Amino acid sequence: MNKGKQTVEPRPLAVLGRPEPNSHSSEMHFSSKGKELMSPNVASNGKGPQRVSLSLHIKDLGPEPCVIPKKRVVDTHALIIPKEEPFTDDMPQDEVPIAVIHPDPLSGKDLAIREFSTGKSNWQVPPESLHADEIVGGGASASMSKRHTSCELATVSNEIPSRLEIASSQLGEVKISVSYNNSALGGQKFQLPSIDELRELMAQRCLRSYKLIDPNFDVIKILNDMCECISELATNSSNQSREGDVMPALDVLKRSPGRDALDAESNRENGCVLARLLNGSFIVQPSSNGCVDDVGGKELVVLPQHELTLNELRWLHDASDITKGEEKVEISWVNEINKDFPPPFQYISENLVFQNAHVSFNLYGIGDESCPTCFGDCLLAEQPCGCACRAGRKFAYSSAGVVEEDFLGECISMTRDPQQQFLLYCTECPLERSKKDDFPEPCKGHLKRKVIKECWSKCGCHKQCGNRVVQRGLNYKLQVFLTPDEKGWGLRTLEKLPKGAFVCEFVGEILTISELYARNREKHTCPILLDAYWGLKGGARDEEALCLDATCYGNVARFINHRCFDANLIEIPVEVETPDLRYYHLAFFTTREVHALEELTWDYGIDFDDLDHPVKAFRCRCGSKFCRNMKRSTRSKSAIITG
Ligand SMILES: C[S@@+](CC[C@H](N)C(=O)[O-])C[C@H]1O[C@@H](n2cnc3c(N)ncnc32)[C@H](O)[C@@H]1O
Repeated sequence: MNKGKQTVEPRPLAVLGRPEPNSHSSEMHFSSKGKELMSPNVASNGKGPQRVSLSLHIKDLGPEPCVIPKKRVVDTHALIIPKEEPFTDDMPQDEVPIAVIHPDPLSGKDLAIREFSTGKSNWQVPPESLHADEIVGGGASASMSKRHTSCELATVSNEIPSRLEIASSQLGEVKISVSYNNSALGGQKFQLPSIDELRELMAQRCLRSYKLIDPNFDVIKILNDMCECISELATNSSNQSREGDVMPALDVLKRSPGRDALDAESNRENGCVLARLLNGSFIVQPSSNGCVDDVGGKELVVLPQHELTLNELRWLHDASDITKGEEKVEISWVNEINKDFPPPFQYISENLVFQNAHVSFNLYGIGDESCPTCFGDCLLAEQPCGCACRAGRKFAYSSAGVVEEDFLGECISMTRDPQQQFLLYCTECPLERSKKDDFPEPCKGHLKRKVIKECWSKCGCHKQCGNRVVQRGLNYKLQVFLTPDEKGWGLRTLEKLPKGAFVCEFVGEILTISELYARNREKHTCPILLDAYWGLKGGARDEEALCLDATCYGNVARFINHRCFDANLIEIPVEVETPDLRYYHLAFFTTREVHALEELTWDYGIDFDDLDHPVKAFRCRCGSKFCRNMKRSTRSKSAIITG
């Protein structure tokens, strides 16, 4: 027992402080299968250096299987069942402290472990490196594995105002106790608060610090979670759970009612609610006004109780914004159908060179003579600026920020109308060369395209110039969702989009075609060719024949599904920083007005019947009456190679 500490008779916590007549503070109970809650403890109210201790004592009922209680915490207000024996810091002989945490009075953030309670010589000293956050993560078990090593006595400094002790016994008891050092607290009269007061203050702190806005948020749930984590870590099940691809450090993030409630509500704060449907599926639902109050009678709780993979944890974490802040707008994801998570990939908002692609952004490339004509908003000038001149002496964008009707019409008909389609042929096609290096087959042709040339850093105009649309990034509220018609995940808009609106560009890794083929041999890819110039220049050297692969690194466009012929998006090459079309941006614009919640689609230009084509066709479920699935198409335009 720590010196200088006096104990007082234990009382139910509820009678401490100032209980209110109708307050629900008389008892609190941790619902915990296989665990029985034991006594609260109140220690010391003496003079001089003294400590007051509140303890939560959880007793494991003997050798019951190590079942982690998964049921939700009942909203009862009983914290602890008083035990007959007073609980003091005098631990039984076989009890071992896991750790003692002293809140850092300065930072209030990281709780460094400075000292371990060693009131009895049988208390083991955990490793010094153990960090507070490890107590509920992998570190706790690390310390526990050393529980039968050395013993050490330590005195508790009078400077430390409070400390948290977590200890376990070989019998499976886990004891959490909070002690206060009255002298370090300034010697003020120490009067224990009521449970309701404590809950309220803690809730306020959590709401402030962690930005939780769940009206049902309850500190007791968090404590209960912590107890569950400790028992989980202290049993074999915790070891198993750290195997596989569950991230050990995030073990505590495994599904639990408290955690789920937190997730749900932090998502709510971001305009999303994580809710479980009655059929066991879940939904991350954004609201049109950024705040969801009604989730349609769906239960606001948990995901499946299985161990979450790293990918699943990430998706849960980024449920309200899969871009992780990379874009100007947040993009949520939703699954209203089953429990699946989207596939793993790293979100990037700009193309990145994988390895060999020759892509150099240089100021030299864009001629000086054209730039002086760009200033302010080029669209307002009487004469088209030099950039517009490079692309047909007309601006592609209207002052409303959408693609001009004529320009868009031409792009659409060049893509869709066989009469308007114009194929350019390479003398030596990089595609064919990658297929058969020795005797490549003749080029099958690449669709001629209209190109948009945007103003850029070398131009004198404003970033908000009307001829800079794609480079300013996403504007509309989009959402990734699991499609109901077996196309996998798709992308939809949450708001009405005007015709000709820029939706997003296709972002991924910039690969050479031979890198793509090498990659294709190992895994399925999700690429699109940047072949707009290949036929124009007779061919392209390998390091110049490029494509974008969004399989591992990509943006929202990787979720856009294919629709034959009448898709609501069209892809248009956009030149920003490179003037020679070897590398360009591929941007998606709406072909018509698109309603809120409509799925966004584009025509991959896939030839479902060309067995020789690198495109791995899928069974098309686009639903278009023009679906050309399994019908021979002679077109060969930039194609997505599918997984
Ligand atoms: C670029 S990804 C689109 C996102 C994909 N649905 C997902 O779940 O990640 C292309 C893949 O989506 C599926 N897909 C796209 N359009 C489809 C369609 N019209 N019918 C069936 N599957 C489609 C195919 O499996 C294709 O290989």
